[in-house]
Amino acid sequence: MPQSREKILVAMSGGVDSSVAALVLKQQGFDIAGAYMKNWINEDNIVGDCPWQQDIEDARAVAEKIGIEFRVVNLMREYSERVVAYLLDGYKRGITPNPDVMCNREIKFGVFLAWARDHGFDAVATGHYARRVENPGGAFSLVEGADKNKDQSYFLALINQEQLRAARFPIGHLPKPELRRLATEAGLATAAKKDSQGICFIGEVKMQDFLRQYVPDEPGPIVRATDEQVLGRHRGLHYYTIGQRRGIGVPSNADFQKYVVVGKRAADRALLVAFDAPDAPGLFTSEVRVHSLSWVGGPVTAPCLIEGRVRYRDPRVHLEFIPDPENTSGGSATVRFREPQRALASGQVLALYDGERLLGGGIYV
Ligand SMILES: Nc1ncnc2c1ncn2[C@@H]1O[C@H](COP(=O)(O)OP(=O)(O)OP(=O)(O)O)[C@@H](O)[C@H]1O
Repeated sequence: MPQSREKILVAMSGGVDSSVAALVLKQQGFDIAGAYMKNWINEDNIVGDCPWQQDIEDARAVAEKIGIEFRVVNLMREYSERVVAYLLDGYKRGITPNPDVMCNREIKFGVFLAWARDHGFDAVATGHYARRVENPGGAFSLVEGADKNKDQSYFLALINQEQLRAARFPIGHLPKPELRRLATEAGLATAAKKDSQGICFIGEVKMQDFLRQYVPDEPGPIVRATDEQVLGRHRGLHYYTIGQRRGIGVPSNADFQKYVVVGKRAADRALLVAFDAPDAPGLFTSEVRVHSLSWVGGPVTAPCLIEGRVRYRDPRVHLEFIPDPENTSGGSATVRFREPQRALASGQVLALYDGERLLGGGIYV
């Protein structure tokens, strides 16, 4: 029997994962309701297709089928202040922000959780592939999802202990095919819906189309990093990220070697490119600085050998973590990778692990 009918609000996106999250909790006997967060709508003439109306209908249909109450919670203002502003500010500064990670910290387990508490709920559940495990001392660990192909612990890298305490991940132990089977058996409208892609508020809108509307073009030269030869012009550094190969706009050479972005130079707004090879200057790094460190449990305060995931879907890699003195939450560290890592973009997130257990994360300088 669940602890005295704990009240849980399920964040229902209209996708199959959060639909099954609600189904599982209901079957386990919890007192639950579902809520769709309205973060963004097409009012600002964002180009592209925003499927949010369909998503709300799908989430509502699933809630009805399961027999739970369903609400739409309007968080557009908070989202705009905490995620969109961060996103646009980052791109304007030439870095590559990570709105999905920020959305989890600031919105789902930030304002949405606060809304849930104000309305009498004890916890918020999502359809993330991650597991929450209680330790003997009463603190909680965040562990990778059982389906390694789907694991989303990376996106939770900036969650703290208090947020984790109030979080539930009811599908974290399920393999995706099993989850789809449960959805089909229960006759949920979302059982065969394809997995969503991209950033939670932009929907299907491409990042470039989005940026075009909000960040003014600032053209500059495209420069070959190896010999400073100017190869062409670009419309703005914010359209590019280190490691990018597609859409650079300069043709390959006669040997069909492709160019890759290896850096950005603020002084003359140069986009630095090189042929995509392990020795391309600036493409691979074995040492990086991270800031704004955040810890799920206690902070790592002494140099140690741990693991990290340098981007979503990459395997964990071995690294030496060397915290600055007096390192606590918000601190900085130097990270030395055992093997050089490709294309680490300023503003992106390094998730830190002890095996499957997420320790926390930091942001590349
Ligand atoms: N607009 C939203 N309203 C309510 N919950 C949301 C919303 N967007 C995302 N979530 C929650 O965050 C979780 C992870 O979001 P993500 O966008 O990665 O979706 P997903 O992994 O494709 O899951 P789903 O199949 O449930 O959409 C979702 O499972 C859901 O619980």
